[in-house]
Amino acid sequence: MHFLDQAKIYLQSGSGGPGAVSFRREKYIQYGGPDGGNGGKGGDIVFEAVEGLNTLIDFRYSQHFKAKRGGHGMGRDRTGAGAKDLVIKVPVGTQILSEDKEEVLADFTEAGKQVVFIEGGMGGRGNASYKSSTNRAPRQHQPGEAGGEMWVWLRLKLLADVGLLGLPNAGKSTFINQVTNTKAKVGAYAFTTLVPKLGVVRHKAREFVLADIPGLIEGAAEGAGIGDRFLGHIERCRVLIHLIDIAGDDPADAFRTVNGELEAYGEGLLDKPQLVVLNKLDLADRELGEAFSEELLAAGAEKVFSISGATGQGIEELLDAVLSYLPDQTSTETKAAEVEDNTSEEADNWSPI
Ligand SMILES: Nc1nc2c(ncn2[C@@H]2O[C@H](COP(=O)(O)OP(=O)(O)OP(=O)(O)O)[C@@H](O)[C@H]2O)c(=O)[nH]1
Ligand SMILES: [Mg+2]
Repeated sequence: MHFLDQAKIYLQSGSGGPGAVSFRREKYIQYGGPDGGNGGKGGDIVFEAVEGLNTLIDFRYSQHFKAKRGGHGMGRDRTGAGAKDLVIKVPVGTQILSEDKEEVLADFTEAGKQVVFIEGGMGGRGNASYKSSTNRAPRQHQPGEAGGEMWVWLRLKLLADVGLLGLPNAGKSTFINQVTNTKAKVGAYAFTTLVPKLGVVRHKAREFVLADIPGLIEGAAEGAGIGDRFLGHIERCRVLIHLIDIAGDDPADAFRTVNGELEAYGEGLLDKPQLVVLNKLDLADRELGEAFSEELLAAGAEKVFSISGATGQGIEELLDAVLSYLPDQTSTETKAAEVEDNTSEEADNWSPI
């Protein structure tokens, strides 16, 4: 599946149809009155959030959305046909932003939600509507009202229950592969993961959606590495799992770096429950693990879990803890079954716009 999490599109609602100028013409009636009908209403631009979409990629290929204009008014007092609304389907989790990205104009967190975003223009009045006691044969009529138009940005923030965090190479993708049936790319180099990936975890008859995001480095909140853009994807997670490489340079330092980025990014990321996890336990002996745990506790971690994403050691206990933070009926808007289908490799030709 190709992944794209922002797209700029042009929207235009339909203009109203023009009103008609017409007079009644029938046998034996010499001066029939005006009977030009009004124009029909132009189509609205409507957005609808749908399940089963996890990307905005379709909007890369199709960027202009114009609803049809209303029909002409007609003789014999017939109103022009109203144009059909143009319904644009977006993934759940999509926000619509103003062209300058300063303002959130609509936010779709629930499947099925529909918003009439730009109304179509009203139809123009036909000459029949101008008839009065002083003007029995009006020729006035109106053109239809113009539709509205604007450029907007669509931005997708994935809706996952749990987000995975950590420096590059901490083992996030290995972990998601171990606990879900996702096949995220794993590599012994930084930034193996370029786009977020979702997977469904099934544990003790419960289900939740886990998001793997690209590794964070110092300055990520300002755009370093692949930047702050992906931090947005964990804004809506209930719990964060923070993976730290036990064989990395300095676990406590790694912990502080990542949390520093969460703090710099803001949006409450630092306030979310965070499960701190020493990963790659298979590479270290027990004493080293314990020493690092102590350091992490001293650096502010509430509790430290130790696991090996590669062998699966310690994962049960971690998942138990995750469940304790989730509501009984995990109420994610991302439907588990839909995410599960999405196991194909990441797009190689993905590029930010
Ligand atoms: N021994 C051992 N190696 C691991 C473990 N987890 C991950 N690795 C290795 O660590 C390297 C990085 O793993 P990834 O899962 O790609 O790490 P990541 O955090 O997703 O990295 P980025 O996507 O670059 O941020 C790979 O070579 C993995 O094989 C583990 O539990 N034990
Ligand atoms: Mg990765």
